[in-house]
Amino acid sequence: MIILGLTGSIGMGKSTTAQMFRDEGVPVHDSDETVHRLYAGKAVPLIDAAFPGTVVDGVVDRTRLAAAVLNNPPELKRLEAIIHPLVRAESENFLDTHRKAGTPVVVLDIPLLFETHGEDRVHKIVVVSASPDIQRERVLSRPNMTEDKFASILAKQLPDAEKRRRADYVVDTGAGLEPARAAVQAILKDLGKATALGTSR
Ligand SMILES: CC(C)(COP(=O)(O)OP(=O)(O)OC[C@H]1O[C@@H](n2cnc3c(N)ncnc32)[C@H](O)[C@@H]1O)[C@@H](O)C(=O)NCCC(=O)NCCS
Ligand SMILES: Nc1ncnc2c1ncn2[C@@H]1O[C@H](COP(=O)(O)OP(=O)(O)OP(=O)(O)O)[C@@H](O)[C@H]1O
Repeated sequence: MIILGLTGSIGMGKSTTAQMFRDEGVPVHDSDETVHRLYAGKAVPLIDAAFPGTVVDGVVDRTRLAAAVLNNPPELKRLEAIIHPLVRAESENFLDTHRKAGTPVVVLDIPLLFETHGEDRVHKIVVVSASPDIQRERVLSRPNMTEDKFASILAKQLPDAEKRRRADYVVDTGAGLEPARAAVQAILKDLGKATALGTSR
């Protein structure tokens, strides 16, 4: 089974590109979505104990949690130490299920793939990218997003240029949906060739 790591900085188009892999029949495990699910389930008592006041009506309030951690590196580290192992365990389950099912290619959508040294968990890395202007416009148009929050998240991420340098494939999401879809299809075609040559681990 070929494990593709899909990553990219905030607002670069990971979720949109992940959906394009799904459209091609490739199962995707989404780390952000897993975090959000954990915040309504398994992680609630842990977050409630570690960050009092961030759980509202039995669910983690992400705006409150962001306010507690985003400008406070030790607090963010503490949060990551709780959340990342839970996300990791869920993604390992996903991989086991697909190995057993004989699925040929899967995608792990991991925003912090490089930052958490996840390179060794995947065979090939796809980086989604767009110009800084497009990224900024996309991110600032989201509800609950501010200049400060954007700057704070960006500062915690490996720069886009470095991500591109380390990528096996880059999907440019700045030119529209169809070119990005064509790039996804080209990657899968290329991987098909790699498998035929026996180069997958
Ligand atoms: C800080 C939180 C509460 C903000 O929630 P919010 O709903 O506003 O944003 P969301 O979760 O959709 O994340 C949006 C984007 O922010 C970036 N981001 C999120 N967490 C981090 C982080 N720890 N370091 C750097 N960038 C991050 C990613 O690009 C992500 O795609 C939330 O992101 C969180 O709990 N982060 C800690 C867990 C984590 O590290 N998640 C990242 C992937 S496992
Ligand atoms: N190929 C594309 N062409 C045009 N617009 C795109 C493309 N890819 C993504 N977008 C747009 O960019 C915005 C951000 O995309 P998306 O939510 O997929 O980013 P993301 O990388 O998952 O973000 P985050 O890291 O913050 O979770 C969305 O409004 C989406 O419609």
